[in-house]
Amino acid sequence: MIRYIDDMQLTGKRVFIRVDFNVPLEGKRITDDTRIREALPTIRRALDMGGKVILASHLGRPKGPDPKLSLEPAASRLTELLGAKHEVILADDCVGDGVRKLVKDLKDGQVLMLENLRFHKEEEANDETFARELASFADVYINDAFGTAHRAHASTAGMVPYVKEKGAGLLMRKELEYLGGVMKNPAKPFVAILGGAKVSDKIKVIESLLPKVDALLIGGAMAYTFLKAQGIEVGKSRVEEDKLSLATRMLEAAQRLKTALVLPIDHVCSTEPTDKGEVREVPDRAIPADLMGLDIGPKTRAMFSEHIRNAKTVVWNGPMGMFEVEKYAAGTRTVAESMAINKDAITVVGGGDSAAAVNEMGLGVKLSHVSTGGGASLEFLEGRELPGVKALETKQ
Ligand SMILES: Nc1ncnc2c1ncn2[C@@H]1O[C@H](COP(=O)(O)OP(=O)(O)O)[C@@H](O)[C@H]1O
Ligand SMILES: O=C(OP(=O)(O)O)[C@H](O)COP(=O)(O)O
Ligand SMILES: [Mg+2]
Repeated sequence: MIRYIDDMQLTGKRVFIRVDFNVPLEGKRITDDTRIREALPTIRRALDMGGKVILASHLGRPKGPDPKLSLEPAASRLTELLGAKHEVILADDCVGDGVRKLVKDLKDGQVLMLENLRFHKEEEANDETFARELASFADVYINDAFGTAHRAHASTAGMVPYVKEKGAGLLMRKELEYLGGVMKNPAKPFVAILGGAKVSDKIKVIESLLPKVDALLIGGAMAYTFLKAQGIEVGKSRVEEDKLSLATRMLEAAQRLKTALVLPIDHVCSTEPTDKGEVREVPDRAIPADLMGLDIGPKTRAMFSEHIRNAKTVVWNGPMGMFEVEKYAAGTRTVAESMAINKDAITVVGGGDSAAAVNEMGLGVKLSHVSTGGGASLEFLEGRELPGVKALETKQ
């Protein structure tokens, strides 16, 4: 059983809320604040119930303290969203004596935001001493970081047993209820679309998705590992060399199951992954040696669109290209638009970056559900138990 924040007594208690404020940034500018806005109901609820709120999140994948990945922009945005009634204080670390003092001095109605958890390698290592220190700041632990629930880290799993009371936030509940419902009996044809950059993380979910879906469309950086595994030249495109044999196994499994595993047949390329490079359309599956694939090409867009328009359930994670640069956004836009116009289908998109893309295109409101989790929603949809959710289970 999982308790939820609205059933808990929080008055005067220190409420530690693990949020996922891993928002897309351009320098210090947040390009999409969906994850912050989606956590607001839980934060407001904790404040309204008289709790002293401590927020903790990671941002990016730093290898130690890195000012470019400070949570300062997120703290500023939260200050604006919460309004004048509440003060948001940003600590300069997430553990240590300074933080302990800030926690001790925290007043009702104030929010203390800890600095990026991943500035300490102990967070991802799920180090016990680090986990116990985080736990020592809290009377109540709430997890509202659905987007990070697939990670067994100190702040999502390790610290939980050391806090007196534990529960889930309102965003976590919304995500689990919605995504749980989608998978109960998905209407067919069921089409899944995978892309993005976190190839090694996400490639492993394909095995369990294949038997469930009618077609799996692969774009984004994920596609080139699959093309290369088929012996097709991919030039300078991003490839996860150590996943080539896994990709081959997936291609064989798809054949065995008679599930369509659809890969790009043309590409939009350049010599470099920035907005500076010249755009070169490549009309074939193979990519010349000096180029890298940065978006799916027009023939692939038409093919993917056709699959999506005929589907009754569509689940999508991962942009089709480097959509942050407009000249590589067409593939991602086509997928988003094809989902938006299919009114007969349940359409779900997940992921920090995918959600940013659909919201920037103004299409998020036209989909059935925009999830804050990419990797997390994929692992949940495949039926895997999420460590961040498991940690919240109580006996009765
Ligand atoms: N072909 C590509 N080459 C390089 N980067 C890509 C490519 N396709 C997609 N990306 C990048 O993938 C990133 C998002 O990946 P990911 O984090 O896995 O997705 P999500 O956050 O939606 O789960 C984006 O920043 C995008 O620029
Ligand atoms: O952005 C996230 O996932 P996503 O890119 O799959 O949406 C989460 O914050 C998890 O981050 P991580 O993949 O660095 O552990
Ligand atoms: Mg992402």
